[in-house]
Amino acid sequence: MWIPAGRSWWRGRALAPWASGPARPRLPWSRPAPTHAVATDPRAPSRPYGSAELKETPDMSRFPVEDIRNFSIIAHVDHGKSTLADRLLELTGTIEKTTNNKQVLDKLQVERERGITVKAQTASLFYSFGGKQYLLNLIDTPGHVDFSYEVSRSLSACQGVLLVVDANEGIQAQTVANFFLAFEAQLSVIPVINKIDLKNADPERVEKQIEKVFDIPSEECIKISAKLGTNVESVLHAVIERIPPPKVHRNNPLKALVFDSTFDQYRGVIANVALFDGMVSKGDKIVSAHTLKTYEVNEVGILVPNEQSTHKLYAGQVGYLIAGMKTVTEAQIGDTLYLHKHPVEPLPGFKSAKPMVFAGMYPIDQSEYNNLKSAIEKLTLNDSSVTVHRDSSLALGAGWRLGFLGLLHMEVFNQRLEQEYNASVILTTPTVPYKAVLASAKLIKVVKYLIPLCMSTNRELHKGVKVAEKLYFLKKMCNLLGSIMAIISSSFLLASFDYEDAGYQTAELVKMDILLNGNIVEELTTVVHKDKAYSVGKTICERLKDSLPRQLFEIAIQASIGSKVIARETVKAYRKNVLAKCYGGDITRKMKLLKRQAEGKKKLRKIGNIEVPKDAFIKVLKTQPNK
Ligand SMILES: Nc1nc2c(ncn2[C@@H]2O[C@H](COP(=O)(O)OP(=O)(O)OP(=O)(O)O)[C@@H](O)[C@H]2O)c(=O)[nH]1
Repeated sequence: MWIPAGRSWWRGRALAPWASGPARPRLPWSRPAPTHAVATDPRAPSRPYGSAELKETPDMSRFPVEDIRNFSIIAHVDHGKSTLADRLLELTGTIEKTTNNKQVLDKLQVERERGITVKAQTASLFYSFGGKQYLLNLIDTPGHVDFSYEVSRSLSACQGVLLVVDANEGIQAQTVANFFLAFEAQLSVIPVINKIDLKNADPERVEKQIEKVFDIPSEECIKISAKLGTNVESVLHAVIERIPPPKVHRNNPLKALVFDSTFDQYRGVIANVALFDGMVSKGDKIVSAHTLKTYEVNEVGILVPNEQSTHKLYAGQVGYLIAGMKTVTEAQIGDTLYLHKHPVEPLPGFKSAKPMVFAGMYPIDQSEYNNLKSAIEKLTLNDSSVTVHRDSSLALGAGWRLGFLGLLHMEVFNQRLEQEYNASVILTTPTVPYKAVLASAKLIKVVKYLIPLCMSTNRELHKGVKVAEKLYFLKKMCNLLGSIMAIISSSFLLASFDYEDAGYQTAELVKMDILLNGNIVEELTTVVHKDKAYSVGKTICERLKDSLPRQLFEIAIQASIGSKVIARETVKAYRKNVLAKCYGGDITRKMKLLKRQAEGKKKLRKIGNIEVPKDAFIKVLKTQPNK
């Protein structure tokens, strides 16, 4: 793991657009001289007011601003965020303490199956400390770089973070990237060294690393085992002592930030809100700054971690709000909600995500187009880092071109569509966009191809790492299209990677045609890197051979660049006698089989005199080897 030479390497970074208020004179993460009233007697009894006591609607007015702490748990992937969240929920009595509590905030099926967090989740905890009861709003965030947009949005609702670092692995790429996000948002950072129970744990080494890399005094690190629960209570104490309460004004009119949204079939949009000013309750008339539509609030509440309705929510608190928003274009993430009678200046919202890879998405059956459209809209409400543009393909019909933050993100989105919306889709091979320079407007002859060139914007990174990173990128990018995907799987490089559009660069790409008995199959024409053309062409020919039904004549499948054939497969002739099984049999059965064959033919596309079933295209396009 690389460690920067100097301590001041991070200084001078620009603030994120949503970071508001004047810069603090002190380092944002160093332990503040508490300006807020904090209990000083650590032996004071801790009397959790847990969900068991939430049989009655909780009175949120019991929590003045100074008794509220809003914080996120951030870390590199698998360093133990969700396990720490489990212990915090147990310690505060929010959930019963059982041995079954394993990553309880990972609610999605995809999270359970893959064992990773992909969605940030909020939970409100009640915790008594020094004879006072606090409201702690915790947001557990994903660790994988593909979901870092979740982290940046979550931080907008917080004043501090727990930066969890594995006592064995030490600082990793996402530790650095997430630290930056917290730093840019001017949040207090509490370093937590986790997994001290591991045999190879070396918390002292990690402590020094944290001091060196982040300039946080080692005595501020809290060493815990989230798995065993060791020393976890001191994390809660630190949250209260080191994270300031939110700077908000309850006497001002309502100003609520929508930092997450889900779509419920029956209740419409459920917006997760952080109240920056004022208060909101059932029956209030509110306006969306995004659509300027007015709504009546049907329900407000907190997440413990499931929804628990409350009479009101007050500035400084984090919860949910339902206001009869029935379509996904309402209550967009980043929207500001305000009272109908008291318009306010909207909050800055969020930077839009920068997609890294693009793939085509099509319904398996075109009659499912509208259902799939609705499913994509609902899911992108919950995952606003996906970009969606309408697209169409000769072979696959009407669909969309989707942009994702990485390959894992693409897979998870696809899996969520299937699991949460019962959608079956064709997802084409992911790629990056490219341009072709034509010989002239009239002459469609490609002079050269250009691929997008990215420039790392992490100027603070250590020179050695940066140079290596750039070289790796440039080498890869110049060598083959789509190489960014290879880098995406390299967690370290990508995690420290941000990019700006740096224009396009010439690449050695060629147009490759696929032919059936000499006729070009337009649907399968593709652009590949020169060095990869043979292997891609060969694989496409082989897959086409496997999926083309035999016909009455031989079929030559060829891959060619211009007039040069680079790969070939042959489908042998075959006469399919559908009536063979009905030899001497019943005439109605024969008619049925002939009818079924005729129906099947409707799904065929004729190329020359060859009938190609749609399935063949799907198999080839879906599984096309990486260009
Ligand atoms: N030995 C040990 N294992 C731990 C500890 N905390 C977490 N783990 C294990 O580390 C693995 C990852 O834990 P998670 O809590 O899912 O990590 P995470 O940071 O939330 O993971 P992502 O959200 O996917 O980034 C799991 O197998 C946990 O059981 C700990 O204190 N000690």
